[in-house]
Amino acid sequence: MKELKIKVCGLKNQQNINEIEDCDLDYVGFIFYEKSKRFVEENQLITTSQNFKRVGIFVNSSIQNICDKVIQYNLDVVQLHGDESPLEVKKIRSEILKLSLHKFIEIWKAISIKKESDIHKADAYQHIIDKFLFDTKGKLYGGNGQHFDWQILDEYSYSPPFLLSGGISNKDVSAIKEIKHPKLHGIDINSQFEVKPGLKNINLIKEFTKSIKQNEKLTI
Ligand SMILES: O=C(O)c1ccccc1N[C@@H]1O[C@H](COP(=O)(O)O)[C@@H](O)[C@H]1O
Repeated sequence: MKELKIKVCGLKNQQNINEIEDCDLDYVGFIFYEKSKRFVEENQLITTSQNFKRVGIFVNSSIQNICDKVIQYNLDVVQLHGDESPLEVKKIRSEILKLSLHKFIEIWKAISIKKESDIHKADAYQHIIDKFLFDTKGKLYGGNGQHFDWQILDEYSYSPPFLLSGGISNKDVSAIKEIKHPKLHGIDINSQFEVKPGLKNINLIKEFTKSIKQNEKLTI
């Protein structure tokens, strides 16, 4: 079984970002959506360790804003968490490619899940994105703090790998380990690891990464 990647989403405070440096993480996510409580203010300087891939989260944003943030924050991944159509996703990809950066920028599409058929919304994006992120459909575009029925993941049969998100906490570790889907790439954590929106509880994150990753290393 390959090692599950872990992404912490919604960081916005540099001191808090410095504190997560020694957590066993793979991705850190910054939210560029003004209506989020975790919104990264304009021109906020954010530095992270080279070990983490940097993910920018966008909700129905302009292509210009996405390209600006890719450059300004040296993003590795663009996560589209709104109602972006396949056509818009293609345009975003093409404009990012025009930036001629020295690295490939992945595009992830978030899909909101409530019922079984929602997983098939992935169909229209499967050939134009690099990964999916399955989140719970709720009142907000993201950060609702709720699970969906993970059995729905059994219906996923497309080729891109996916991340699982939506209200995940330390209580979910054993249930996560029960998921045997070959396309499960990683776990995205957010509101259940916070002191307040945008401020992460480092000890809770360490507990999570340790329990997800250490046991895996022992079983390889
Ligand atoms: O967290 C937010 O405020 C947010 C706002 C708009 C789009 C995405 C957002 N966060 C994403 O939502 C998932 C699930 O969060 P939670 O665990 O339910 O709190 C999170 O991992 C982010 O990718």
